[in-house]
Amino acid sequence: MSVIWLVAKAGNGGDPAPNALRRPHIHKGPGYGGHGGNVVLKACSQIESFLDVPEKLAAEHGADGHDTRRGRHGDDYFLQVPLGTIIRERVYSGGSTEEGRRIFLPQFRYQFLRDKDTFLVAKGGFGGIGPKSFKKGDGRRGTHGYRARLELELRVMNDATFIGKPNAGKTSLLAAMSRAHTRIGPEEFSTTRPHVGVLRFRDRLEVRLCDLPGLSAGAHEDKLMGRRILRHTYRSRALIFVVDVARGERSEDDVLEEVEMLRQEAMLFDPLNKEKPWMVIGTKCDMLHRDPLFHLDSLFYRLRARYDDEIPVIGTSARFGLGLTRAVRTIRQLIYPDMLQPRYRLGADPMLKEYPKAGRGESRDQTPTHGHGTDQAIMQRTCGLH
Ligand SMILES: Nc1nc2c(ncn2[C@@H]2O[C@H](COP(=O)(O)OP(=O)(O)OP(=O)(O)O)[C@@H](O)[C@H]2O)c(=O)[nH]1
Ligand SMILES: [Mg+2]
Repeated sequence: MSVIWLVAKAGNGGDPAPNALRRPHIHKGPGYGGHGGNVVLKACSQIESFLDVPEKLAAEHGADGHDTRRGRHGDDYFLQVPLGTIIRERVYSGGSTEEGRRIFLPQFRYQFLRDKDTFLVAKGGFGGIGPKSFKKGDGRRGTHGYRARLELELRVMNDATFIGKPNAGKTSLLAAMSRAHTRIGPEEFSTTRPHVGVLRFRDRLEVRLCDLPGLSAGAHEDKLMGRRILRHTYRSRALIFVVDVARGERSEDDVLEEVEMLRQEAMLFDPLNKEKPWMVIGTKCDMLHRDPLFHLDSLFYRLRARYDDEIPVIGTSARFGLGLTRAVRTIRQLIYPDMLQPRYRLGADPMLKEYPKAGRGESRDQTPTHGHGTDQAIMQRTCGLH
């Protein structure tokens, strides 16, 4: 459900009291109608889907005026939507179908790229003004609030997307790498909508990984909802193709062909995907009786022969946590190629414990190294130089 249609109706302005009179010291005017509430959409990073969005959003109407009191303004209606939402308004095109139904065409309005961003989709009506404020003596009734037919499309904010056939182990991989946890099952299509997991590095860099439902051949023609899945690659900066190298029930299919098919589908859907850096992650490497390492090796060498620049191929096992650190580092390298890698501090050297502690009478020069040795001392110890 990445595209939804809904109607946003702002509140109408309230009517004025019949004898409301403007005076210089009463700025807002006595007995005027209150303004109608607006309908406002707001981006929220903690929401991930349109599941809770109602079909109709209606803000409160402004209340009518009373003798000397202005009518109450209607409350605004705030709807929180996920980050990455695109707002389009469906505008009447002037034509109609053969059956007589009017044709509405979507027009772009706004897209949410930052957290807590807001956008006013329907403005509330103005409150009415009493007749005595006008020379002619005619009043102004409250105006109607705007009614907008909206189309919301979600293109999830992410840095890299997992693309793979159903049951390739994408969700397990994401769950093993990050805290995202959703349904993992032996049956195909256990994932039905995109989920995002965040990798947080020591240097406060964040990489958002998106797990998608499985893709199959013909996805760019919307086979098995392929286009609705691939649209989430729009904002990703790198593509990660996930293949099951243990080849469960597809032992006769070639791994390289599977990777090529997935990449082809992504490129046919959106030519921009051709420019994005990509890598391959082989999953289920723990099932050694199915020769996963052979498939992984052949994939690596054949990809290297086919593409000049080296495509990273990494074997992992989500079940046993193998190869995950390497996969995470490669993903980071793929997205931020020019950034420095975080350097891990040298831990205490186990050899240090074996050195005798310096006695009281001994001079300091005789102790080989102190608790946290200098770089040179560590080099000397680790390289055996004394
Ligand atoms: N042995 C082994 N099995 C795994 C591994 N990773 C995933 N599986 C199994 O593979 C099956 C599918 O895993 P999922 O993570 O749901 O696969 P998926 O690609 O998300 O599948 P869909 O969402 O249906 O497209 C599950 O039964 C997992 O237990 C692994 O590293 N080793
Ligand atoms: Mg899944």
